[in-house]
Amino acid sequence: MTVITVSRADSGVAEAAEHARAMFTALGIPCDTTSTERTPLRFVRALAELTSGLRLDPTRHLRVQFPPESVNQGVIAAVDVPFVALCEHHVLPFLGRATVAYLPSPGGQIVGLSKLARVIQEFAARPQVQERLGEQVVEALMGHLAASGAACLIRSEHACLTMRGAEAHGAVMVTSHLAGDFTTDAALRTQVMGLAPTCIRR
Ligand SMILES: Nc1nc2c(ncn2[C@@H]2O[C@H](COP(=O)(O)OP(=O)(O)OP(=O)(O)O)[C@@H](O)[C@H]2O)c(=O)[nH]1
Ligand SMILES: [Zn+2]
Repeated sequence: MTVITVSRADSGVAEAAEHARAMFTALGIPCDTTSTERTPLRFVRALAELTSGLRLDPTRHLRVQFPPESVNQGVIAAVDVPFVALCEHHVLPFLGRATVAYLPSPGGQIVGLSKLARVIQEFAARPQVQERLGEQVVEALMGHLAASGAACLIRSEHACLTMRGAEAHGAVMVTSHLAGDFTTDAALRTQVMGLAPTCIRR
């Protein structure tokens, strides 16, 4: 019998690891060798890490706001932000890059650039679908910054599409979510779409 030593704080993880051990065993995946005896524990710890956003409110990063240098501040964007998410259908990873952009309202506030990256990375740290991820980021920017416009353009590779099933190696999913002035003003829309992750623009 394998004895796993964990702290009390880890007791939920230890219980999950025993279920994971049963699952691996039922599938004939070895977890009883020197190399693999801790694999069920590693597996559930990895899952807990990749879903840590379930226990966080990503919009808290948008609380500290300050006025822009110019009253006519244009589009602000973080381009090529890397993120890792878990597909909620297969619990397999999808990894990609995103553009997170907003247009401050006249007289409105802005946030530090890193917060745009933190918001998408934390929404991604949950079981997700790409469409919802983009929508949640845009809603957060519109709601918490009272922005005139917000956009989230995502390009990612879904392991469930590329490694198994359709085995569409190298295929990527591209989504765009726009709100506010980015949907009503053609010039702004063109501008923000031109800020798509560089891997989309090539
Ligand atoms: N729209 C969307 N679909 C996704 C995303 N991630 C995974 N999927 C798709 O979710 C679908 C789940 O389909 P099901 O038919 O229930 O699952 P499945 O039998 O494993 O499907 P296959 O992948 O075709 O083998 C698949 O087509 C996946 O490619 C996502 O972020 N957005
Ligand atoms: Zn999937």
